[in-house]
Amino acid sequence: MTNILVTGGAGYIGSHTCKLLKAAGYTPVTFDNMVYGHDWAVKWGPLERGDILDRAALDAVFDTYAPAAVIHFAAYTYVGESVENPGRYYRNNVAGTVNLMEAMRDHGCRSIIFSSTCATYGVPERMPMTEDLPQKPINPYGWTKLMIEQVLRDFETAHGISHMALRYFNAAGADPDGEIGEDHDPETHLIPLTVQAGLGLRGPIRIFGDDYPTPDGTAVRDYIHVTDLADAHIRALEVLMEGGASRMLNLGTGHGASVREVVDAVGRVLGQPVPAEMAPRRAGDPPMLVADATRARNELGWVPRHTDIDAIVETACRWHRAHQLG
Ligand SMILES: NC(=O)c1ccc[n+]([C@@H]2O[C@H](COP(=O)([O-])OP(=O)(O)OC[C@H]3O[C@@H](n4cnc5c(N)ncnc54)[C@H](O)[C@@H]3O)[C@@H](O)[C@H]2O)c1
Ligand SMILES: O=c1ccn([C@@H]2O[C@H](COP(=O)(O)OP(=O)(O)O[C@H]3O[C@H](CO)[C@H](O)[C@H](O)[C@H]3O)[C@@H](O)[C@H]2O)c(=O)[nH]1
Repeated sequence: MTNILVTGGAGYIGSHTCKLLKAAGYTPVTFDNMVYGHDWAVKWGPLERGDILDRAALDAVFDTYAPAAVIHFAAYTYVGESVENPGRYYRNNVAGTVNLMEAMRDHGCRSIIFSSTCATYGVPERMPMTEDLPQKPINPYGWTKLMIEQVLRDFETAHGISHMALRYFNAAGADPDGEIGEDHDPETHLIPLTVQAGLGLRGPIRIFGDDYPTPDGTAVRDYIHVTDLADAHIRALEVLMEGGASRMLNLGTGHGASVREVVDAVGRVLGQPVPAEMAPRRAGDPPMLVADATRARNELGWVPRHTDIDAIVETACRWHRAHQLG
């Protein structure tokens, strides 16, 4: 079977992608420093503990597995922390990726799928958001991802490594079979925090701001199911490995849900209202981020299947019930 190197494969989106890689006939080789990853999430291929900043560890994994391509999830992802400690983010995300790409160059690996983000756009000028909007990040986390997009272009020019930079909107939900799910520590994301509040695992969910210029005053995001994201990665991988051109693609549903709508959806799924309280805006949060993912649909033949917020939230609730109460 063809080996695919999955950096960050023990994390949330990486582990869901490993499951689909295996189902598609590949062997996902997870390379993760386990700072935020989980052993239990690595079920569909070998786990190699290592850091993308460690060139010798990368060389060893390329020598052992000769991967046909790399799917690169490994990164630090806390926006707030990136403002307070930017060095940790530029070193890990940017320098780590340069290290990884030099290892790819030296081992003849010519395809990479990269986790980019809607955070590279900053506060967008238009909605829904197409790929050609100006990219003006408003925090160091977003800057690291934008810099990496440039690194990808330069490595293609110099070394012929082709890429797909997938700009995810808000990853959400859990494996519909309940085998894996989202378990960040600390958790900052709205859906898991709301589910935990609804299950009595923490206090009321704090709604950050109700004075945004949106229909109900709370911020709007495009929640894309993690299995739909994983599916896009398999498609992007196959397009690249068949010689397709490098691309930067948005991945979202094209539908926005407000914070209040998410809290209400969790209440409906759990069968009781979630305790919630108002709180000030969180610094650096744009009012609205909704994808125009037409390009991904056309280029990858990708159609997100979980578009209803209740259906997305249901998979998350099921996972948290089983994983955190069970
Ligand atoms: N979750 C989202 O909504 C979202 C949105 C846009 C983009 N992204 C991007 O998608 C990717 C995956 O996000 P996630 O939510 O699954 O995060 P995650 O923290 O669950 O997974 C990241 C994994 O990378 C590993 N890692 C970090 N630094 C590493 C290093 N130096 N060497 C080896 N392993 C390392 C961590 O241990 C972790 O297992 C990230 O690159 C993130 O920036 C996520
Ligand atoms: O306790 C909470 C947590 C979040 N929110 C709100 O819920 C929305 C979604 O917040 P998340 O933290 O779940 O997600 P973000 O939109 O901030 O972040 C996501 O998208 C970013 C791009 O903007 C990055 O890519 C990041 O990695 C990814 O998690 C925001 O309006 C936020 O203010 C609350 O009201 N209360």
